[in-house]
Amino acid sequence: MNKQKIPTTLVTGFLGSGKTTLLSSVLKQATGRRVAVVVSVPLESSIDSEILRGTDFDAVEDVQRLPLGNRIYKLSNGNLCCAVQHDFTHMMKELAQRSDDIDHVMIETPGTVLPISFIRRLNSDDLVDHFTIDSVITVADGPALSEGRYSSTSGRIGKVIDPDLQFLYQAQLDIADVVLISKTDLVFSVIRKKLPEKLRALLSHDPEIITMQHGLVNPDLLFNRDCSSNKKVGIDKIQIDEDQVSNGFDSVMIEMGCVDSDLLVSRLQMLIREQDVYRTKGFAELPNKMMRQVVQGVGSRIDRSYDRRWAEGEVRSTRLQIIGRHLDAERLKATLRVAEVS
Ligand SMILES: Nc1nc2c(ncn2[C@@H]2O[C@H](COP(=O)(O)OP(=O)(O)OP(=O)(O)O)[C@@H](O)[C@H]2O)c(=O)[nH]1
Repeated sequence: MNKQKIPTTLVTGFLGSGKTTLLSSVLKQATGRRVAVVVSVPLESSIDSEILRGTDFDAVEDVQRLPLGNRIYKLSNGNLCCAVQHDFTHMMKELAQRSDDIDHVMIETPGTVLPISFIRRLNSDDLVDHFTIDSVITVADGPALSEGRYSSTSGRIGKVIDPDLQFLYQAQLDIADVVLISKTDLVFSVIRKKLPEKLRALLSHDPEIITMQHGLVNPDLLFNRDCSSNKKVGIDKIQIDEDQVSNGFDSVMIEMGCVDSDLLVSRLQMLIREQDVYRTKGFAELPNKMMRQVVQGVGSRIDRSYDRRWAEGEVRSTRLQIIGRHLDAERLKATLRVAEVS
């Protein structure tokens, strides 16, 4: 029976650490395994799964854009991409029915939670005969780590500004079988070499540590780790009410029409200085542009790129999700609306 279980990797890590970028990179590659990537998206927003699909489905030729069943998309290289909201168990059961087409499952868990509830559900009677936990991979933001912080806007370790955040960050590390240090291209090479050592200083256990850029990592290092027995130790160590941590975050969805991109970014920067904004992500509709702009903010760093043309008949709009603590939603909306063009 055990042989038929699909090995499953949980990918965790703080907001904006680089989880989706890692999974995008896995989806693009022909790794010799057919990987199903499951993205857990919040009820109010499909932005994460749209970013994943927008980039990767265009990068792979002859993609089958049609969803197969419940929000499952298939790429021509055999990999699958699935978006799941509240119906995680249902989605996993659907994947179990396709077990002949899947060698490995990777689940991206939200940056504001610990993956413990996902582990529990994978170990529940509904799923335990179909999936086995191969490993928990934690993605840690390299530039933040290099500066002794746990995310781009959060407090310094040792000089704790927000204990809940530090607790979440530390627990995400404590549960890791493997830690991937991301964005090392943004760190000077002499500091880059010291990142694993800096990370080890925060850990009381001994996970494998790997550095990566743009989500690129040797896939053989990600699969077939079979850490399920170690994992139980990690979970027991963590005494945390994960809902309480997760509920401490605000998520504000903002919908607007066409915007001036530079003005939008300068308004976002203003808000990031004023409020505890950790993460901004979404799409912008720009005047006279056939392409959709992706807006990605981690702390005060905001990146913009184009992912695809607006589809014929698609309703164009600007949609942003802003995640942080103690957010003033009305102020966010009013400030960003200034960037709208008529
Ligand atoms: N320069 C650089 N940017 C990166 C790298 N990895 C990720 N990014 C950028 O960092 C931002 C956040 O990356 P994501 O992969 O979306 O992070 P995430 O952990 O999935 O974010 P959440 O799901 O919101 O928690 C995006 O703008 C990425 O393009 C990297 O290696 N180098």
